[in-house]
Amino acid sequence: MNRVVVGLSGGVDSSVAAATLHRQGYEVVGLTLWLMKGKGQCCSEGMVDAAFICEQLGIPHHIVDSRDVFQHYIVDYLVSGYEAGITPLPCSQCNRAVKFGPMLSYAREQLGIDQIATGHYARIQYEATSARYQLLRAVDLTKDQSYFLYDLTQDQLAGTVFPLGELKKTETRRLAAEYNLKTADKPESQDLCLIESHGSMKAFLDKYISQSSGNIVDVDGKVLGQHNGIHHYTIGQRKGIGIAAAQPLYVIGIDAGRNQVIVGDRTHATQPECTVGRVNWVSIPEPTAPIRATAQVRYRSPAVPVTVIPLEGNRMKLVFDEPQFSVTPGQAAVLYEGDIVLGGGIIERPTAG
Ligand SMILES: Nc1ncnc2c1ncn2[C@@H]1O[C@H](COP(=O)(O)OP(=O)(O)OP(=O)(O)O)[C@@H](O)[C@H]1O
Repeated sequence: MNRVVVGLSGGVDSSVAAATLHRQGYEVVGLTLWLMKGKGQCCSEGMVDAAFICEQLGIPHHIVDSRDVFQHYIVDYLVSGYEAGITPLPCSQCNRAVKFGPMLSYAREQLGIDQIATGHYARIQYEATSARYQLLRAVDLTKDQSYFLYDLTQDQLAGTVFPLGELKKTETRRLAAEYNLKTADKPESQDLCLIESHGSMKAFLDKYISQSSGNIVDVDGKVLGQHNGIHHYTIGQRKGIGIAAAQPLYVIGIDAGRNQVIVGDRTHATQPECTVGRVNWVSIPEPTAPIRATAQVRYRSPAVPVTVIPLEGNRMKLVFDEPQFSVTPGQAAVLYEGDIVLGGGIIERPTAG
């Protein structure tokens, strides 16, 4: 019998993923990672709900204490990034280093099972000509999570099943009701798990980073006002700057060294190109010459046409066909060819070169 370990968060998606595989005849083992230290109400509720689902399905449930791994890869990464004046995206790193890597190792080494499944909305297919696994967008584009999965390895893709990749979210909810799962009516998580648990990113960061006021300046260095901590700002931000001006002002730079927030008009917040570091080519071998693709520079922004120029040391330059607004250091730039995720990486500061 096929055996699979399903990552259970206690939410509706992973519950349906587990129930679907169970019904298909898989021998399913539930695995919940205990992620958050301290204020982890969502985690404790999640663990209980996941346990309930396993009870309902009559399958074993394992809980692995992953709080130190989460602290290192996510909490410390976020805090040091915001202190340095960037806006880190923790989710892709969480998927690679906190979820898929450790879950696969646990499945293989502790349980002798070589496949894991999650409730992510994305698809994986094997491409025989290149002998590579490819990552694809979900069928339900409104729920597509492929943007957060670009950093997975070939080994991780080979060992993963996404049972919801072909489903619309409405179908997932319908299945949850049909299977009578306790989580069927659980509300959607709207945000990053850390934001959900702390109320806001500001509240989370204020726990770790002390307030340190400084100047808000324009592109010529003229002081326009004061801020109470650079970590409260992100490139492209318009609301909450607190400075009256004839035209809308946007955050266009954050200078951690000078403890300054730099603001300008919309044209200053628009960029013709950017460099990207820590690149992972998830579905294709690393290109040796420029390629054309579409790029998504934020989770919810549209994929726009770019020329991709590979650089030494796992880096690349993206030249946008049309200059892009709010290209934010620390966020992921993810490349697509149609539905296929080619790869992605972390947007660098403009000066990095
Ligand atoms: N703490 C955890 N332990 C194990 N697997 C997890 C955990 N958190 C998330 N996952 C897995 O990652 C998938 C995507 O997680 P995400 O946080 O994006 O939640 P989601 O899309 O709201 O899904 P769900 O409805 O299952 O919570 C989940 O469906 C689940 O399979």
